[in-house]
Amino acid sequence: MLPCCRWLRGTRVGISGSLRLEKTSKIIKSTTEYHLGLLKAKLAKYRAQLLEPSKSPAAKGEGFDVMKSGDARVALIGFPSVGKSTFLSLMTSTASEAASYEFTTLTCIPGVIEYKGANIQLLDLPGIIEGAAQGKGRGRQVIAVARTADVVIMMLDATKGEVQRALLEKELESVGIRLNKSKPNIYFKPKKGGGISFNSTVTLTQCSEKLVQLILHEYKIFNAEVLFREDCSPDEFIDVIVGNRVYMPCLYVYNKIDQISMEEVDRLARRPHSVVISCGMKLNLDYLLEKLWEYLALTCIYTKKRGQRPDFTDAIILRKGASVEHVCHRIHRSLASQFKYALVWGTSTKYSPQRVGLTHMMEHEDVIQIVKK
Ligand SMILES: Nc1nc2c(ncn2[C@@H]2O[C@H](COP(=O)(O)OP(=O)(O)OP(=O)(O)O)[C@@H](O)[C@H]2O)c(=O)[nH]1
Ligand SMILES: [K+]
Ligand SMILES: [Mg+2]
Repeated sequence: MLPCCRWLRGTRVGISGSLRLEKTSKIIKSTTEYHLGLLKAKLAKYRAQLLEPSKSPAAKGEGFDVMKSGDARVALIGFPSVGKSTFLSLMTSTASEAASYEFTTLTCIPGVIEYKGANIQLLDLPGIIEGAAQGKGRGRQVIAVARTADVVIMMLDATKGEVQRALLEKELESVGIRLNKSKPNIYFKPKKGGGISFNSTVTLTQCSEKLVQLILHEYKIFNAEVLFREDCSPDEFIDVIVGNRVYMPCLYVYNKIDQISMEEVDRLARRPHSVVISCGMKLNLDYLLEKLWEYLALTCIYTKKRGQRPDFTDAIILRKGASVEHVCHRIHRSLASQFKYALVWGTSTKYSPQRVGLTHMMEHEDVIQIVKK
């Protein structure tokens, strides 16, 4: 038996009375934590199955395979009748039927928001309810679309209280979508042999070497290198092992503020990551767009011809982490193969201009001049 398992067994005996009293409370606490850690590892395993495509014909649905287009994708997630379709019809030239009854929308309806030279694909989706992740309603397909988005707008009915928000967060969490969180800073590498090497660069208050080992064993991992670079929880560690998590920015949008008191508007607007609007009265939609742009965090690149000033009227819009090669592809399909070098002005370079190659990473508002062979 592994020493840690023996240790666990020992503590269980301890609780039933054979260990000295003063140690008991401490042991109960750590036993609980270990069991909880293990339990969470098991749960995460079962939940992973939810992400696998279902074989039942009911789960197929229609209209959910919408082509990705434009510079970014935003998914509208919310309970029925919160105003998602009203919002899509307001912000884009696409009309999506809106009505006072629930489940008006039954498929995925794409529209395009044109903003600061970017085409942002906005997806109207059927309303989801508690149990969506397990396939209630069209929940499973809706959530599958949400995973492909760059930003989620969680639309909430301002008159309905906070419970909807917590329920939706839980649904998304349960299928591995992490809202407004960054990837845990843990280095994790499975190995062929050598056991588990565990290190941390910070003091850990939520995980210990033993717990990490137990969790890894639960996943049948017996050889790995683990380095905690921040004080992560067991759940965050499990996320790293499981690996298929998506870390997604989310804006909580409270609609229908025409129906609530000024005090309530004030309170909701001050919540983190939240924006209050009224689609009915077209209130605060400009501010929502500004926020959405911020959350999308797109990179705008300006091009410049030799001996000319940069063209600031027509930006090339790319996702974060784009390289010179991405810029080339955007200008012309064959440009990368004719590429000799590029001159870049901006925050991505040490000097301005700096001569760079195809792999150079671009930053927001850089200017680029491409020199062909
Ligand atoms: N008072 C008020 N009503 C609104 C507002 N926005 C939308 N509505 C109304 O809310 C109802 C539902 O709107 P929809 O756009 O159909 O809502 P949905 O979220 O798309 O609903 P499902 O497709 O059924 O999930 C409609 O009767 C809208 O007119 C708003 O800002 N204020
Ligand atoms: K509706
Ligand atoms: Mg709708």
